[in-house]
Amino acid sequence: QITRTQATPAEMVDALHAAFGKHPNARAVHAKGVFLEGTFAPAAIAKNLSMAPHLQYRTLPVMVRFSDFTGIPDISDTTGGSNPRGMAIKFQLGNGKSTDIIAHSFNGFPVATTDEFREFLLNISRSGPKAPHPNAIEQFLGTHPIAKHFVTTQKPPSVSYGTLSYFGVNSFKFINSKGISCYIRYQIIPEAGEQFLTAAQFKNTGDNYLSEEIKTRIGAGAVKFKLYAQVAETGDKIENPSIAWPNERKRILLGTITISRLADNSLEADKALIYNPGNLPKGIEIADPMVADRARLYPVSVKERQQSH
Ligand code: HEM
Repeated sequence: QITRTQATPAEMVDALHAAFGKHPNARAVHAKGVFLEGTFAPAAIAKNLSMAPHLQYRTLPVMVRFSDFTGIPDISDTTGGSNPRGMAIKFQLGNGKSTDIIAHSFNGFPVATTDEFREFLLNISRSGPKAPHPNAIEQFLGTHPIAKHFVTTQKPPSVSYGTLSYFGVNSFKFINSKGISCYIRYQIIPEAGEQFLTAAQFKNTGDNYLSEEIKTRIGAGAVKFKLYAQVAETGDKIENPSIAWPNERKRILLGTITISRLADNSLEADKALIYNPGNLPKGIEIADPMVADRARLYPVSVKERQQSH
């Protein structure tokens, strides 16, 4: 897939390091996380939209990783900067094949393109505590209202990783067995509903409250999410993840994610766990150039963290 992006994959990963530091064994972003296992049961209607194998009849195993924003592996879950939270899902298709969905807890992205995201990150890196105001990122936000909206309207701290909605943000093309296609964006909605901490509850939370809470929650019973495809209508921006599609757009249920067990959260298992938004089966195609870029640059971070000691 051809994009007009100027930055190379290595430059994008370096921009993340410039903003968040380079930390051994860690993902360049969404470094702090916890992974769990479960299943995905497709809804009957899902196969009408796409011929992708996980959207047909069978229930499949999934690997889910919840995470905090930034590349800082020990960031406190209570810090505003740890938003948006991430949710990555790997559907095990059998025969060693898989497909991934990578989402976060904000319906949108601060900028429209990969190059602008690099600019955003480099401006963060130039805005240390000693920089005079307005510093580089404050100036950037002053001229980029969508990025400002992203930074200033994140959700309050949630009760759990399991009580947040997550959004795929970038667009994909779904193609069914008759060759009929549509453009979609993923929405992942918790069955428990979105739940946020009260001020009093928030005071009693610790730096790792989200990973601790999900371990306890899973011990008491499965955590479920509904996976939806929001379907674009004519005029909706396919190639611009900074503009959310209207809420009135049709949402088609793709299936239910049931998370039932904590996985082996060892360093080895973490190094081996790789998500990539370009890991797609027949029936789903990249529709947004940012995904083509992400598909090329995630492996740079993977290689770095797999080779670090
Ligand atoms: C140009 C834009 C983007 C860049 C440069 C970028 C970069 C990265 C990199 C380098 C990683 C680490 C990969 C690894 O080491 O395994 C990562 C992980 C992640 N990204 Fe992005 N990303 C972008 C857009 C997005 C978007 C739009 C979302 C949300 C919809 C997102 C959500 C995540 C999440 C949740 C993870 C953690 C995956 C995991 O748990 O392993 N990213 N990203």
